[in-house]
Amino acid sequence: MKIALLGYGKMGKTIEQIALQRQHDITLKVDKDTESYVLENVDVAIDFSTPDAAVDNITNCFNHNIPVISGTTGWLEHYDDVVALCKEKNGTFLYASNFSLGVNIFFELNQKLSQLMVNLPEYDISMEEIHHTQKLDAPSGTAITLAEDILKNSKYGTWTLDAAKPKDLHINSKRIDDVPGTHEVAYKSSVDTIEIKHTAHNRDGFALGAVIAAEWIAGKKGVFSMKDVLNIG
Ligand SMILES: NC(=O)C1=CN([C@@H]2O[C@H](COP(=O)(O)OP(=O)(O)OC[C@H]3O[C@@H](n4cnc5c(N)ncnc54)[C@H](O)[C@@H]3O)[C@@H](O)[C@H]2O)C=CC1
Ligand SMILES: O=C(O)C1=N[C@H](C(=O)O)C[C@H](O)C1
Repeated sequence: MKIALLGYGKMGKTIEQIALQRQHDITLKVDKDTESYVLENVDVAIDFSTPDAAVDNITNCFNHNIPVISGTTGWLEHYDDVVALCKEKNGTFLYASNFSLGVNIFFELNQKLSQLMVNLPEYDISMEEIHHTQKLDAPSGTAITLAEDILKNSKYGTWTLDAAKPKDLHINSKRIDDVPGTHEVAYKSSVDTIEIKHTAHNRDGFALGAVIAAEWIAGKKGVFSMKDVLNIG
């Protein structure tokens, strides 16, 4: 496949390595200093850029009829508009807050655990996410996905970064050195604690998942998620 990388930072470079190992070609690399570019000789685009750049990059793909895999986080207030535009343009779009197989299994565990805990309000729920200090958004996109699934089955109104709001689900966002991404959900009562945790050791799992999604999406039209790619949930 001919792949365009929209964003050539830490993830763009890791995706390039994995894509080349899987016999794909990188035919276009776009980063912040790219003055203009033409989406030609491209089968699929993979966007891992910045919250400010993602929507323009995705829209450009729709306008050129190029399927787009979106991994950038921090722009989700525009998600519904992007989905509507994809449908209007008969485009192809897949967003995931986290492409790693391990985290997608963790998402399923989190949903199952929250369903099991639905009638146990004596447990207070809290979340923690830890990422490297260069990360632009907080909380992480993965933490938002986890929180939204918990909120469907819990006593909390919404999620918050503010620990002083006990009626909301608190996400503790920590930024430490080079941490690739750690997420933890805890249910605490006066008698015990149940915790589930995912720790990424590097970025390879995110990148492999994004390339697998790009391979899967070839020839398809519509809006998809990693549940479709992995056939889980
Ligand atoms: N969904 C997932 O599995 C994962 C998502 N991410 C997300 O991916 C995004 C990128 O992460 P990293 O590569 O670690 O960040 P990074 O900061 O290393 O790379 C982002 C790159 O985008 C470039 N950029 C800025 N404006 C651009 C534009 N208009 N068009 C194209 N590129 C532009 C920057 O110059 C930079 O090189 C973040 O939003 C992060 O949260 C990161 C890892 C996994
Ligand atoms: O910025 C990162 O690095 C990561 N971002 C994603 C997120 O916001 O959840 C996924 C992963 O945790 C790494």
